[in-house]
Amino acid sequence: MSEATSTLEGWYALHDFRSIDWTAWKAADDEERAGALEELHNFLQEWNVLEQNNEGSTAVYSIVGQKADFVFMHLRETLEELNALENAFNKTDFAKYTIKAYSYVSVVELSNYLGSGDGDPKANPAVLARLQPILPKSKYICFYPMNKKRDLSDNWYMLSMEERREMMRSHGLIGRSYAGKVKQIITGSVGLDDWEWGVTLFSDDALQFKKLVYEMRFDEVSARFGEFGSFYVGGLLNEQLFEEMLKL
Ligand code: VOV
Repeated sequence: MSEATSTLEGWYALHDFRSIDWTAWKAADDEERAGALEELHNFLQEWNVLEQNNEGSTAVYSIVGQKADFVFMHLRETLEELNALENAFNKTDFAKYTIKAYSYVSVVELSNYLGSGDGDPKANPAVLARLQPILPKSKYICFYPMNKKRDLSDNWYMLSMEERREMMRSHGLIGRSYAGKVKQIITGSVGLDDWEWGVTLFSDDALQFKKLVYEMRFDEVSARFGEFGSFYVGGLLNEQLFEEMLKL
């Protein structure tokens, strides 16, 4: 048996993709729409306060294309908190005008491929900041789930630790060349959702997603072992932009 990679886990993640039910939104009267917007406003405020207190983080983005209209990406300490917040949101009047499009449950993950240093890694503030990250509020987001292959000839999980480490080193080098341009948050989802990882990228230039993902396609770990799900891409929504999007 190959040696399993040890991982560190941080905050749990819920990517909650929704579409707007435009027919219902347009059929509502002004008072109903104002009430729904007020509830949305209250939730956005609550999530802001929570983030300021370092108890979690939320990012809100519109989604381009027909897969969804927007996404709430939530990070919280526990699965229970994520569950409670989605239930609370589902009970709002605003949620009545949304249709669930897709969701993804995972947990922020760091692996020890490139060394984990001495002592308790969670006592290291830099490691803790990566495990419990405040989500960037970059202009654009890109999310997709992925697996590493388990085919007979290309089985990531049958490779030795050394072989995997070597490939991850090359992966990390490509990634590092995008420092300052793309920020990645890797969330593990083995046993939690349908794929093995969620990849969430943030950038102020959407073209950098294409450049980075394309370059990685030629790197062995992605070229040989990567399997990818659907891509979701969109732009940052603050309260004002959200209201503009909903304006009739
Ligand atoms: C923005 C750039 C960027 C950078 C700097 C970066 C670096 C690193 C490092 C140093 C490490 C290993 C240690 C750790 O930190 O966990 C990883 C780990 C990982 N990555 Fe990565 N990655 C990036 C970006 C980046 C992208 C764009 C993708 C998607 C791949 C693609 O082809 O579409 C990805 C995937 C992953 C995954 C699935 C893992 C976990 C693999 C496992 O088997 O456990 N990643 N990644």
